[in-house]
Amino acid sequence: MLDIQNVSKSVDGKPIVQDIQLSIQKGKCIGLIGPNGAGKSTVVKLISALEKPSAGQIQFMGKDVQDWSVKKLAQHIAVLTQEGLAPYPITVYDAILMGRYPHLGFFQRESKRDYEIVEEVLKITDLTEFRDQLLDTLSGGERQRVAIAKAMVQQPELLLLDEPTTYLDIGHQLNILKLVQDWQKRDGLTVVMVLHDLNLAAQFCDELVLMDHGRVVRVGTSEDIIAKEMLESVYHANPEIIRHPKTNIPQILL
Ligand SMILES: Nc1ncnc2c1ncn2[C@@H]1O[C@H](COP(=O)(O)OP(=O)(O)OP(=O)(O)O)[C@@H](O)[C@H]1O
Repeated sequence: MLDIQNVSKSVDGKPIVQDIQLSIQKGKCIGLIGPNGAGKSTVVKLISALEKPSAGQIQFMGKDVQDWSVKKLAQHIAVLTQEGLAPYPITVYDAILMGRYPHLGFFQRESKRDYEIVEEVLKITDLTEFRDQLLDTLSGGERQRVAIAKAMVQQPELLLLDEPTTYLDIGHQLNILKLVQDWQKRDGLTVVMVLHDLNLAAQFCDELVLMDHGRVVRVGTSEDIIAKEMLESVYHANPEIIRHPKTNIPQILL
C-alpha cells in the first residue's frame, strides 16, 4: 500500500533524511523509532505529502503522494500529531464531525450517513458522555481520544501518528494505543506511528523501523530490534532487556 523509494530530504543543503527505502503492507502497524533528531517526524511529513522529498518518491496505493490532491489524500490518510487537536471552543461532536469533511462535496451538507458514522464512533471511543462538552475544557487524554475519533470518522486506509502518547499518563497511553490497535484489527487499517517509548512500540507494532541520523538502521520485529547491542549502538544507552511476563515480548529496563 505504501512504497517509500530512495527518499531523501535536505533543507538548506543539510540532509535530514537520506535514502529511505520502506515497503509497508496493508493492515500492518509499523513503529518508527530512534533517537531525537533521527528523522522520524520528517518521514511522517513526507508520507502525508506535507513535505516534498528532495529525491526519490513515495507511492501510496500505486500513485506518488505528491500527485494526489489534498482532499483526495485526506480521504485515505489521516494524520495525528503529538499536540492532537487544538483546544478550540467547539463541541466534541462538532470536532469529530469535521473528520467527515474530506468526503463531502463543495457546499455539500452532511448526510444522514455522516451523522450515523459519528454516532458509531462516539460509542467505539467511549466519548458519548462528552459529546456536548467543549474541546477546550477536556483533559489532554480526553482530547487525544477525540482526535482519534475524528480520524476514525475520516475512514482512512492509512493512519499516521506522530508521538500520540507524549502528554498522556500510562493509563491514557494504553487506552489510545488500544483504540488504534482495535481499529487496525477491525478494519484492516494500516498504521505508521512514531513512538519514543520502545516498550509500547514493541507491544503494539507488528514491525519496527529503527532510524538514526536520518537513515533507516534496521527494520524488523521487536525480537530483532529490541536487542542490547542494537540499542547501545543507536541510543548510546546500556539497557537491560527482559521478557514481558504475559506476552514474552522483549522489554527494556533502564
Ligand atoms: N525545516 C527544517 N529546517 C532545518 N532543519 C530541520 C527541519 N526539519 C527538521 N530538521 C532537522 O532534521 C532533523 C530530523 O528532525 P525530525 O523532527 O524529523 O526528527 P525526529 O526523529 O522526529 O526527532 P524527535 O524524536 O526529537 O522529535 C533534526 O535535526 C531537525 O533539527
